[in-house]
Amino acid sequence: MNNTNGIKENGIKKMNNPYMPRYEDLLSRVSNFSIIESTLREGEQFANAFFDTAKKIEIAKALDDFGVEYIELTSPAASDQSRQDCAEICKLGLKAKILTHIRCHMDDARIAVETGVDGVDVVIGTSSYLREFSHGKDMDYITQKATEVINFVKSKGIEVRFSSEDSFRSDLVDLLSIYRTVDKLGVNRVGIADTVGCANPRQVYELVRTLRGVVSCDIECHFHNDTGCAIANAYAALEAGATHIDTSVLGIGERNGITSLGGLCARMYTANKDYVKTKYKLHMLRDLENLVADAVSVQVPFNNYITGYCAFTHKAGIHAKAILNNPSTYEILKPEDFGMTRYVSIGHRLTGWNAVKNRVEQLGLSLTDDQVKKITAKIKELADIRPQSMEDVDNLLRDYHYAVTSGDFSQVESVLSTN
Ligand SMILES: CC(=O)SCCNC(=O)CCNC(=O)[C@H](O)C(C)(C)COP(=O)(O)OP(=O)(O)OC[C@H]1O[C@@H](n2cnc3c(N)ncnc32)[C@H](O)[C@@H]1OP(=O)(O)O
Ligand SMILES: O=C(O)CCC(=O)C(=O)O
Ligand SMILES: [Mg+2]
Repeated sequence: MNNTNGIKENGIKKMNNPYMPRYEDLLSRVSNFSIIESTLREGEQFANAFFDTAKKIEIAKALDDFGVEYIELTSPAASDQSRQDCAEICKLGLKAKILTHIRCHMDDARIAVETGVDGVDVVIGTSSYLREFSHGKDMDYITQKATEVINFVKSKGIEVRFSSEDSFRSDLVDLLSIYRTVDKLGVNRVGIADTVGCANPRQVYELVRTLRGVVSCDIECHFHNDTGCAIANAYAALEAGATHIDTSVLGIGERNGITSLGGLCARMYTANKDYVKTKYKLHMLRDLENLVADAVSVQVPFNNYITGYCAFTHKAGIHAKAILNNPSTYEILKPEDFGMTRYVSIGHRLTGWNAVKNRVEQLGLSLTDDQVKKITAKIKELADIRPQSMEDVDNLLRDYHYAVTSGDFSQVESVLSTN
């Protein structure tokens, strides 16, 4: 809804560009999507990942509790334990649908359908790279094999998705032709995969939009993050009409991974806060990320979306003043919606008197604005030498307050003097 100065509810100004679809149409497209959470498939392809059965179950339950619609598991053809784990997770009775991910091969399909999964994600490379250097098959063979595998999985009464690996380096005619064929066979979804992370949001929009005009089934998208576009590409895909996005916790996967669950939540929350808050238990994100970070022996990155240790820390004086007046001035995500807290940092030389005044009030001290300005100058002077901890600043504020209330001018001078 527009308010009087044309700013939308979330504060983002919407401009109507005659060459772009209407903002309302794009918003309605991004307001109906499902997450295919692949920490237990793509995430297992992360260099550090080894999940034993108990850890897989713990992660699957946490993802289910968080509210993802699908959980994708490693191919049961990978190893005997992978197959057993898959069957075990299927028996948990989770709300999320359980999928497994296989090559476009009858051997894998036969094993997959016996595990008890709700659906099978079938993939085969269609780019010349993969056709030449991976499986070595041409499009006729791929079409014939895909038909056989899809018909077989469908005959078991479970979901089936067909995806082309390396879609953005594949021939468009080949792609549309195979997708049209599998759509007619009755797949639940077709998938587009940016396997090498080469695509940009404009290319994604164009490909998904074209595909949307060709198939009537759902469209799933999978984006690698080699060039930093995984979240933006996921968003562009949804704007273009995709319905399902693959994620993993912290974005773990092959190489530097894929669209992260937290990053996608941040992006989608910004587009449609109420929808995302209703669908997912956002306050669980931090525990979920810590669980996975611990399992794969990494730290949550300092600049992680939402849960990075400084994601809601405000430092510069200009920011701090405005944040204290109205957090939305410099925050597009509300920390409390994610179980996080805001922090205003003041022990440094970029601080300002408004932020210091706020701390003075928090400490229950009483100083005039003029006095706060003087002690702010002192903080800056000290912080020019080294950053000040909160404890350093609090001690200084208390000493100064004590001095000014004592009425002893020399004591005040001593606190403010340069040592
Ligand atoms: C982009 C992605 O992330 S796709 C998902 C990746 N996931 C996995 O690889 C799951 C884990 N993988 C594994 O455990 C093993 O690779 C297995 C069990 C799948 C296959 O193992 P192996 O039989 O030893 O084959 P290997 O891994 O050396 O090579 C892959 C084989 O699959 C073929 N292949 C590759 N992709 C596909 C595909 N999408 N559909 C059908 N066949 C394929 C290759 O041609 C090769 O066949 P070959 O044995 O005739 O040479
Ligand atoms: O099955 C898919 O859609 C994606 C497979 C994959 O992990 C990739 O292509 O990077
Ligand atoms: Mg991948």
